[in-house]
Amino acid sequence: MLISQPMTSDTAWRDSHSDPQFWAMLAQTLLPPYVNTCRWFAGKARPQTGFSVKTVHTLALSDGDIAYLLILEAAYADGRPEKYLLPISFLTDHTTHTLSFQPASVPEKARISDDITIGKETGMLIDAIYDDRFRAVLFTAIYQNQTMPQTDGTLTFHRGKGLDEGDEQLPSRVLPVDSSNSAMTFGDKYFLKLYRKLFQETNPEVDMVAFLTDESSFDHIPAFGGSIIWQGNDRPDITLGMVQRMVPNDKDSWMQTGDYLNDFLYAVPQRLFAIREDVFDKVELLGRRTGEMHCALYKPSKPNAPTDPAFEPEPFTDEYREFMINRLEDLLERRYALLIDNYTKLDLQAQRLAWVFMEAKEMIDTFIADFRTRPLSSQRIRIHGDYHLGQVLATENDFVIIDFEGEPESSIAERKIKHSPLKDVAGMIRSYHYAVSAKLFNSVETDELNPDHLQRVSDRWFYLIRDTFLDAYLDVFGAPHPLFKNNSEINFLLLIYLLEKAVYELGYEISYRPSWVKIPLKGIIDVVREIEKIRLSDGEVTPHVPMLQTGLLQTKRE
Ligand SMILES: Nc1ncnc2c1ncn2[C@@H]1O[C@H](COP(=O)(O)OP(=O)(O)O)[C@@H](O)[C@H]1O
Ligand SMILES: O=P(O)(O)O[C@H]1O[C@H](CO)[C@@H](O[C@H]2O[C@H](CO)[C@@H](O)[C@H](O)[C@H]2O)[C@H](O)[C@H]1O
Repeated sequence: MLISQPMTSDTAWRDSHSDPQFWAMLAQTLLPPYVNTCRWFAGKARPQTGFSVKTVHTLALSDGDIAYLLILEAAYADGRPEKYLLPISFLTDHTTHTLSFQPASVPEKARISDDITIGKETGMLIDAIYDDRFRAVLFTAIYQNQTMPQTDGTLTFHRGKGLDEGDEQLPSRVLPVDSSNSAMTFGDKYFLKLYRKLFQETNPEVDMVAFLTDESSFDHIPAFGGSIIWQGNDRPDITLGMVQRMVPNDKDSWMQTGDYLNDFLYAVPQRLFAIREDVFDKVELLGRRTGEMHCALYKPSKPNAPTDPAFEPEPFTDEYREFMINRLEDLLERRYALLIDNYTKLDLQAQRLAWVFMEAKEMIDTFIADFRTRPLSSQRIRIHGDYHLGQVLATENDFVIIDFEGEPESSIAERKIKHSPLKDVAGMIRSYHYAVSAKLFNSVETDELNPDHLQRVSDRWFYLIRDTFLDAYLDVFGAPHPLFKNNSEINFLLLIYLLEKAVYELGYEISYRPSWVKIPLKGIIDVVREIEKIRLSDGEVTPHVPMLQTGLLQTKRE
């Protein structure tokens, strides 16, 4: 089924819209090999049974040519099919002279076919994001709030508050970001993200960014510039893209933390433990900004702002508790199975940690079951949902938070569920743990060092940074606060979300970076030790489990 072969079609490009044979042929020949090379295609590791073009939208380009916006379905031997957005354009000798770029400059990864005959013309079939005529149509349509009726529904372009007057025609380019969607910039002032994997709903990122821009004064996100929506009958709107202000930045916080760790690393072989003061300042600032983001999501700070039920705080209901318990149990089940299947591929240290994790199964199960009945009066709100250092851009003196799409593995309905904001906090804490572990255990400077010594140094760095972040975060709210009832609830919830995140990461690493598996495993073991601490303080003594080494959240707020 998945074959690549030359393709010709008798139907002219501009009439291809209504030629089902053309799309069927494309889906069977050129698209499978092409899509499988695309970073945004999440189905590479699944057994595929074929692609089909489900919908074809037509977009008129400024020079009279057209581009198509395809909704492509990928089907698999097991599990549900997925839908992807693929814009395409056809560059021929006929169109070349109208282009402001040379077809030869189109990057390899954009080329679906270098040599295809459609109608009587031969040319290049490309992903249209690399065609500046296509990018211009998208931006102009957003700028002018256009609607474009299609055979199947309507494409609606919505302009947000973040677009300035006089910016309608800006030069554009594709950004070389390696991520699960596609990014373009207009005049290096606006950032347009085209979503690739589509869901039958409004993307949570648009809700979140529009809400924060329109209803709060939190300005550490790029302002909302608009969205591209596909409206249809009897189904929710589907988000195809979003514009935000472009944030001038050198790097994200993952890279910035990596730089700090490079400085730290040089002293380690000399048995010196040195963290620069400005590292603590930055971590504190990020803790504060994270707290401010959650305050804005908890309660818009603008007076007389209307209350949107999608953002209203909620208590820990039985329904939510069941959802979380099922999610954790399901994640754990799948991770145990993955570990067993891949055990022999793990290095010795990872195997040892995997054993500790598996042996702690009963304790973890009891801890999770406790979620069902433990009294909790803290509240839940909409959160970022996939919060880690890579989602925070470092500007000259501050931070800007991006990518509010939620966790890539979850459905859209799941991504819109309200959680304690401690879920985001747990995400960032895990990320600091990742940063130090990845750096210390993968550097030539520390190659020769004793692993136990390295582990102690890495733990020390992590605990200091974690507590700095957490202290600064909680200080934003003051006590008591409806989101954080008391210290014992903070402790419990943070552990639940740390466990959830580390278990999720375990699957991610086994699939993508097997040599990093020990990082989330170590994170899980740390949580297990904390759980044991709670049990000991509850009077249940289990002597064979090691005591905690850390002072996570020692009664700071009670
Ligand atoms: N508003 C912005 N301004 C500047 N760069 C941005 C902006 N938003 C995202 N980026 C850059 O694009 C990359 C991908 O964006 P992200 O929202 O994380 O996309 P994805 O959903 O594909 O992961 C980011 O890591 C960052 O480098
Ligand atoms: O692509 P996304 O940003 O949506 O997130 C996925 O990939 C992340 C890796 O790029 C992964 O994050 C994990 O690794 C990070 C370091 O590379 C680390 O900072 C994070 O803490 C850790 O979770 C993320 O889990 C995954 O959803």
